[in-house]
Amino acid sequence: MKSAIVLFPGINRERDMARALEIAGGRKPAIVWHKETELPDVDLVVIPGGFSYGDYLRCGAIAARSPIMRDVIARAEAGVTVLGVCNGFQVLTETGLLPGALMRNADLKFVCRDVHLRVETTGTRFTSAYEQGQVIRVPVAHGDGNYFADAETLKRLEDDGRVVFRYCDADGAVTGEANPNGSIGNIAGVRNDRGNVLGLMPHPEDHVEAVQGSTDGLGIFRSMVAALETA
Ligand SMILES: NC(=O)CC[C@H](N)C(=O)O
Repeated sequence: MKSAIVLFPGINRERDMARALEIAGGRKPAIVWHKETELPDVDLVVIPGGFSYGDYLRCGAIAARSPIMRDVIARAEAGVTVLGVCNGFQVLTETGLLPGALMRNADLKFVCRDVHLRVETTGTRFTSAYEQGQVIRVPVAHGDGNYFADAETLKRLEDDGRVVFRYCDADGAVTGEANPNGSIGNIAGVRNDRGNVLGLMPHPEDHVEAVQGSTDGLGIFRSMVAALETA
């Protein structure tokens, strides 16, 4: 699987992401600076987490207007797989590649801890390595993770099975207490209509090796490798 990680000033998770991609797929990703205008020929484009442009204006809003994003949008529209994690999810909503918005956490506090997620669908190129309803533990670290979509959009997302991950407790129950940021419907990750773009707030790339305390995040990377590895 050939992949590229897009890098903006203020991003800080690109190394974690590169390591996760290499562990799962055996190949180092290309790192592409945001001022570039063209991505290399890749199967996967990743926008990692961090604090692009210091979260000025709105998280991800300035990065979304970087030169490289024109090509990211073009690739996504051509069907190339795109993954956005945390700040990357915020960038994808700011470009319109994913619906909804990430607002300030409901309690107005930065949240940094492990959460549980329920895998809502295994029918995606990002989740085929998991089991339906599987509960995984991964970290979150964000101030603006409060997912919101208007009622019509939300209905479409739910009806079409586009909610890919939901915050839950250790037993898989979707409760208010298990929701770290106030996200509507406990939504932690959504995909686009076509199924080639996924955004999620938690950091699967930080739970891929035993030394990190869990390897629950590896399934996302294994799923992508299984879907995108070309002979
Ligand atoms: N870890 C991250 O990517 C954080 C995203 C963003 N800076 C926020 O605080 O919401």
